[in-house]
Amino acid sequence: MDDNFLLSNETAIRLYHDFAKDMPIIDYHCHLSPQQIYENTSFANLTEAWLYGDHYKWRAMRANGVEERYVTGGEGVTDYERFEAWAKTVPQTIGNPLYQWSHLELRRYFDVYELINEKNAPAIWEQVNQKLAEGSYKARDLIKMSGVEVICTTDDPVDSLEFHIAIKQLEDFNVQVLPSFRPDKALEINRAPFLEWVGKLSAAASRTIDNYDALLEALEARVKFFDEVGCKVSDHALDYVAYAETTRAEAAAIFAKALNGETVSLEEEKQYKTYTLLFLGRLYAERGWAMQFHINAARNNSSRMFGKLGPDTGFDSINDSAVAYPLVKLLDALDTDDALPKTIVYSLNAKDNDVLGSIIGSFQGGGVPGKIQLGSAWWFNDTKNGMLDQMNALANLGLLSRFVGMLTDSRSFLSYTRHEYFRRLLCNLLGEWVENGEAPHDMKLLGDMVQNISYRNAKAYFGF
Ligand SMILES: O=C(O)[C@@H](O)[C@H](O)[C@H](O)C(=O)CO
Repeated sequence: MDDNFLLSNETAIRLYHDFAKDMPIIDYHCHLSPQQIYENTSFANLTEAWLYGDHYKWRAMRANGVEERYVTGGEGVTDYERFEAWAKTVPQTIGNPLYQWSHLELRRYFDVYELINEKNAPAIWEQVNQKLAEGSYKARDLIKMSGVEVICTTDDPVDSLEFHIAIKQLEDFNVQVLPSFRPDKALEINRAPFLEWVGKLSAAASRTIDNYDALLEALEARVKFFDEVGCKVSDHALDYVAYAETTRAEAAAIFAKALNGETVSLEEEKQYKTYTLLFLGRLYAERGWAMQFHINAARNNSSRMFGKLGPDTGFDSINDSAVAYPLVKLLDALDTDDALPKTIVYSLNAKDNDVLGSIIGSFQGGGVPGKIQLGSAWWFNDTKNGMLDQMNALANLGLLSRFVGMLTDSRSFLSYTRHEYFRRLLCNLLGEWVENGEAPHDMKLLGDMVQNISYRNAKAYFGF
């Protein structure tokens, strides 16, 4: 992992070092806490910075046979013991990007070059904790030293956005930290917290929600509020893509059943989701927001561990639902009304790359370059193969040059090295094409393409 890590030819080396490396970062989808950013959280040790929320590492530790109490913490377990358990696991992760990301993070942030393993664990722990104790590695320091220009967090419509508003007032921090409107709980009518969440929405929107019209009015009020705070992106977890022809009256009747505590069938769920999502899509289009669909995740597979640890704790997987028909119908319904917003479709299942890469070509237009995007490799695809598969699918079926590039999708302040990892792979891909005669050896043309994908496309597309 030297300066030319992942760069296998001279063109790639030049493209990365002369064009990609120093471009600012726009991280348009992540799960960082705006509160931790505002409060400028400090990390007492490497376990707090690395293991307090990163379920990628937790999964690897479990697969390596580490007892849960050393993975997510437990009675009497010290932070050093958790770090040591991770250090013992890292040598077993060769082939998984965690191996490279972990070493990159130590090098780029803490200038620590030891291999992570049981033998070096004490020295690494001491070196990093000494730096953390200096007080210049707090949350906002790590963001600034990473060259980040924009962060879009992931936020529930009922959130007060108090910390996003407060961050704008900070004088020593000119990074944009913007909310993303993530209304999954408004759509998941069959999930247990639905009615409780409707109550929270009612309070946040200062409206009584006793029918479907009131629900939609409340959602629109929250879209307006998010927009006022600078939101430019919405986000939907579509674990399966629902589409069912539905009238407003039908959706209203289904919502009324849920309000009355009656069972809503799967077909009714699809109808409710369809109408509500299309209603929201029109609002996004009106406000020039981008709409993200994160498709085909299977979440919280272990009921036992979901009960203990809750969601986003490493017990998810790739789903394999059919996406083409329902997704085309959703996009077409909005497009027919000239109400299709800028849209980014991600699937967690790489089998969908070509399907989505071809679908997006059916709805481009409006004078917006790359209006409909094939989303970057995401979650389990956030790997060398996953990133290359996504970029090749987009290049083969659409315009890689108009791609809005990488995101961290992370809960860790040290994850910005994922942008470096991506940029290296991008430069190497273009370099290989040049070496094979598939692309011209025109460093201005290719350099512009690299900088556009790394930064400029996202800045223009989202309007940051
Ligand atoms: O946005 C999502 O649904 C996922 O990114 C989810 O939050 C997951 O836990 C994750 O962080 C994957 O990187």
